[in-house]
Amino acid sequence: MATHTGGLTVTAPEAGAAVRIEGLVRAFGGRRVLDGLDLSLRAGEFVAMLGRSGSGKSTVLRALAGVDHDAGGEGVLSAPAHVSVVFQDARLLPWKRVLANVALGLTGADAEERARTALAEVGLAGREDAWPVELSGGEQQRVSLARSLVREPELLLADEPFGALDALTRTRMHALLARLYERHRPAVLLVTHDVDEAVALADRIVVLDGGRIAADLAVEVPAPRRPAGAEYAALRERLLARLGVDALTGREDDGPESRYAPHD
Ligand SMILES: Nc1ncnc2c1ncn2[C@@H]1O[C@H](COP(=O)(O)OP(=O)(O)OP(=O)(O)O)[C@@H](O)[C@H]1O
Repeated sequence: MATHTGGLTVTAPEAGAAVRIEGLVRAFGGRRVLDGLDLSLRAGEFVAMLGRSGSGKSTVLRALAGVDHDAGGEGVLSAPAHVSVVFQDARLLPWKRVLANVALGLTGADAEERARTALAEVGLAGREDAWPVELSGGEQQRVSLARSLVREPELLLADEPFGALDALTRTRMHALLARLYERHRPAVLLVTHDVDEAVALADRIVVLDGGRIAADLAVEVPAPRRPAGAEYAALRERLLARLGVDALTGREDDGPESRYAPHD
């Protein structure tokens, strides 16, 4: 990571840790979207981040990906050297075949073999020579996951990776991500709007509001975490309440914008 504004200390994480953020500040046009944010992830921990639209979730991911050099503050920002990012759209290069997309930038004599293995892991063996345009949205997202995981990241940042998929495909992708996570064990920070997706996949769920982590809850719902049972319902209700959404009506309260303290 290169220069950051202010007195932010950018370091590598300590042993056993994947992410350490303390006092992170990010302002746009004088408005502090992140206002002294603290967040830590242990190595191999799966954390989902919920928060309303505009609360700054993608801004946190950009700071961790090392692409936002204007993130600042007086605290600490630690992320591992090997970080992969998956977005809502697969962002494949349309002029390269599927295998070449996964192998892109890999070095070593076994690069192509590793890319093939990764494609097989996401259920796309046999589609190596297809063009991205020939794949469905879900398949493209599988390629995107393969491209991320073949790099064996210590941290996987996922920004609503399944948000554009239909419900059935999304459920299948949850199972796939859970399997890949078990096998590769990166730390994962998954941004989602979907409370059920967060509960299904994560060990811990944090809620971003007012520029900080407003709630930090361990998921202690027994597997398989289907939307049934008292523990599931209780956790879901707590999360929706933190998001300012009425669990029964789906109605939102006045919104976090009204709770932002203006900063100059
Ligand atoms: N480059 C930028 N310039 C100006 N404002 C920005 C920029 N990037 C983000 N913002 C603002 O910061 C706020 C947080 O944006 P961010 O994309 O992090 O929110 P989010 O929680 O990921 O939202 P969503 O859930 O809708 O994707 C928004 O109000 C957004 O308009």
